[in-house]
Amino acid sequence: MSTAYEIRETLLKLEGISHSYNGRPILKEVNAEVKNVHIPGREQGQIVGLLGPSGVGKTTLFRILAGLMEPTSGKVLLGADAHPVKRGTVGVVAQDYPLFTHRTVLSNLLVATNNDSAKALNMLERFGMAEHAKKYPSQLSGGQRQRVAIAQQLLCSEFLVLMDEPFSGLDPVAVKNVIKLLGEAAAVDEHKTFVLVTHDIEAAIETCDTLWLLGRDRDPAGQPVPGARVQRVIDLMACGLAWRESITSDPEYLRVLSEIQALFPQL
Ligand SMILES: Nc1ncnc2c1ncn2[C@@H]1O[C@H](COP(=O)(O)OP(=O)(O)OP(=O)(O)O)[C@@H](O)[C@H]1O
Repeated sequence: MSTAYEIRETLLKLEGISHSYNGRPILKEVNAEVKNVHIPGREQGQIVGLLGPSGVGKTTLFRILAGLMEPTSGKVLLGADAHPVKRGTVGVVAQDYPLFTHRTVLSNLLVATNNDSAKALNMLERFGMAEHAKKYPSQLSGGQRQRVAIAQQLLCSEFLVLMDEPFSGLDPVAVKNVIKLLGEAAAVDEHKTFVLVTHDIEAAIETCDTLWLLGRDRDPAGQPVPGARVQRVIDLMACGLAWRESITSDPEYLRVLSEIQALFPQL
């Protein structure tokens, strides 16, 4: 049975974002938005997957979303009051899960909460890491470090947590663990949105609620026109593929997967 949900206010809006490097257009009028999805009786943040071929401009858009780079034009707006994104207010989970090596797990989270130990301990509990609170990052497994890094960025971000290639270089079991972990992380707060940049279409369908396919327009001769935009939004909630485990044998999953695989060469 599919989960009933209600779509509420806008949490993240990409408004006409264009970016050029040395006059060369990379992004052209990127428009997209994420709305608060309310599921009665539970917290459910949104997970958006940003997919697109190599070199299309995903990292460029990621840096703009993080407030690390000003676009040539356009805006990233956060929250119901639509305030512009500011560097330092967005959580960024980099591929190597950087943590302060000379601080314990708990101390890494305290930095993110301005020393609010109740908040930090609560997050460690939620992420099943309370028993490791006194360890140093070098004493953790890769998966445990990733948990702490996500918890830390959730605590210090306002609305948005960005993740760069969370599935890359992992074996299939580890990919399944990350999918599960992201599901748990998104269930912490319905006002938090995760945006994942990934090349892994299958893991993205399993993890995300919405997919944004970034690609270029084509001229009449079928050649790509410089400057990518969101060509297609795939609503996995409406497809009945969100908030469920083991969807990979569902015919709808296979249909969406083959649709994206067919679209990809044209992006
Ligand atoms: N600082 C820069 N100066 C000039 N050009 C750049 C700069 N950064 C990226 N580019 C160019 O912009 C385009 C988009 O790069 P970007 O890294 O955003 O793509 P991507 O989709 O993340 O690629 P990949 O999937 O391979 O990581 C590429 O052609 C790249 O060469």
